[in-house]
Amino acid sequence: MYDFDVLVLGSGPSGQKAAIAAAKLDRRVAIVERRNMIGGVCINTGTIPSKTLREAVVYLTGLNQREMYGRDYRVKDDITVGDLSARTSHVIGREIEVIRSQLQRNRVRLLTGTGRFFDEHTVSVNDDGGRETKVTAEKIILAVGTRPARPSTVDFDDRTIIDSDGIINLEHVPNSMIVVGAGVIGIEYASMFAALGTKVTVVERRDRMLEFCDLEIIESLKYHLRDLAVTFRFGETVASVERHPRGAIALLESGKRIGADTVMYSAGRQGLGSDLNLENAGLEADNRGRISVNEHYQTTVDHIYAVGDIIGFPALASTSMEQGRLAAHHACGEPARDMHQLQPIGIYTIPEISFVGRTEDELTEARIPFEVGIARYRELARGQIIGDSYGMLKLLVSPDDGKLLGVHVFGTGATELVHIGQTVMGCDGTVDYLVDAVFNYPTLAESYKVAALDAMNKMRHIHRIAT
Ligand SMILES: Cc1cc2nc3c(=O)[nH]c(=O)nc-3n(C[C@H](O)[C@H](O)[C@H](O)COP(=O)(O)OP(=O)(O)OC[C@H]3O[C@@H](n4cnc5c(N)ncnc54)[C@H](O)[C@@H]3O)c2cc1C
Ligand SMILES: NC(=O)c1ccc[n+]([C@@H]2O[C@H](COP(=O)([O-])OP(=O)(O)OC[C@H]3O[C@@H](n4cnc5c(N)ncnc54)[C@H](O)[C@@H]3O)[C@@H](O)[C@H]2O)c1
Repeated sequence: MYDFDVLVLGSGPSGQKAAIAAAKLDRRVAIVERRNMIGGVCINTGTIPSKTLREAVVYLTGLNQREMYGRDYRVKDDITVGDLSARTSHVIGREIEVIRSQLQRNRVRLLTGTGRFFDEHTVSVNDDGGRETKVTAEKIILAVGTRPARPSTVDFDDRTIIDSDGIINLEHVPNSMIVVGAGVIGIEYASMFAALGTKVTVVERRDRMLEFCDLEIIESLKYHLRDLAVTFRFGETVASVERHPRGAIALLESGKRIGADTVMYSAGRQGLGSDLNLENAGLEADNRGRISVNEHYQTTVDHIYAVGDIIGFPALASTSMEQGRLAAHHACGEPARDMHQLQPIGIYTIPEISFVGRTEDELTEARIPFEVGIARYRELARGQIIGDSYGMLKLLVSPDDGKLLGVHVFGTGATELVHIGQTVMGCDGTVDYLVDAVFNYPTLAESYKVAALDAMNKMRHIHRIAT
């Protein structure tokens, strides 16, 4: 008899949902988590702090109100780290309470410490005080996530040279900052600091950023960031970063040296699989600390599952939660459907970006014809009311059957609005539904109807010419 039916390592989004799903199926469940990390990277250092910080930045800088009240409008003149962190700590604290209470009321035992394999059914849990407890389980779900990658050529000190974990501990808003890596983390923070008035330089190895997004939208984002004094250096690789008494210097492979008060290194993350003594369970991680799984999230050892960032792409809180639930159902022999293919992406830059489905480039490459329907916020009454003149929604529509192939949104509310398109696509709806639907007025959701009519008009025009 094992101590638990299901043992989960890690209490981030994937671990939480795995544990609760198994508990709902009446299994005896425990989660192992390190002290002060309940909720994982998501709650403590990643998604939630960064999104709360963004909200505070947008509010305090008055950025979204400047169209109405002028370029100098600010809610507060001297925005301090204290102003920003107060809100972040409050939200983190409340979220941790919510998670604790959910685990408790579902009778999930919380074992505090670091878990590592002793054998394939036994995990030893080491608490901070050096005590070790062995726990056995029939099924084990690994949900241990990632940490920021820290190359030895970068002289991190968590003050001048930081990674995304360190950003919430900054002592003051820097005058200048170098962001290494224009991935989602780099660009989200670059836009927040630029909005705060920091002079930001982004260095990215590739020739463009966020290449999985719509090109036109990324061009608009770059325009906005440049307007906030962001400098981009694409096609440049940071070879090393040196710390100096008055700041830091990034040395690029091209020989250039760039100086700034602070360097934020956001060039990828490392999985924590390598820290689990996997060999004791007959498992191994790849060189980025990740673990491979099959379509049911099983590792090569059938009763051991892995979910969330530790299994790699897409490495989002949104998808991780669903992977956790599905893995738990499989482990408990409960029938489950596969995860839906349509997964939205939300990028919380300022302004924000969101999309679902395919991009114009992907469709063109796959030789799938499409028509584009566009709605611009400045032509919507709600856009005028809120002072968003740059936002847009773009529908990619199949001229063959009117199905939506992709929805791309830029501007206020993008990450929420995208779900209307996702629902229409998920239910196999066509552009006709959006043309005929009545939306509340004045709303940003109305952009769906405007874009649908635009696509429809273009398709009709081609049809007229052709007949
Ligand atoms: C700055 C930033 C912003 C982000 N923004 C977004 C966003 O807006 N939207 C989005 O969807 N995603 C976002 N993400 C990604 C999201 O945070 C992750 O995809 C998500 O947290 C992954 O969840 P997880 O369950 O795999 O593990 P994590 O959240 O990484 O948690 C893993 C947990 O496992 C614990 N652990 C590790 N090893 C052990 C061990 N040996 N024993 C016990 N416990 C262990 C860790 O302490 C940690 O608490 C962001 C990430 C970052 C860094
Ligand atoms: N809104 C969201 O959904 C959200 C927000 C933040 C993070 N995340 C997730 O967190 C994960 C990690 O994000 P990330 O941005 O750290 O990683 P990433 O791997 O996506 O981006 C890292 C970038 O750094 C560049 N790079 C690497 N080494 C470099 C060097 N030496 N010099 C210059 N450029 C270099 C890479 O080319 C890449 O573009 C991702 O999976 C992301 O999806 C999601």
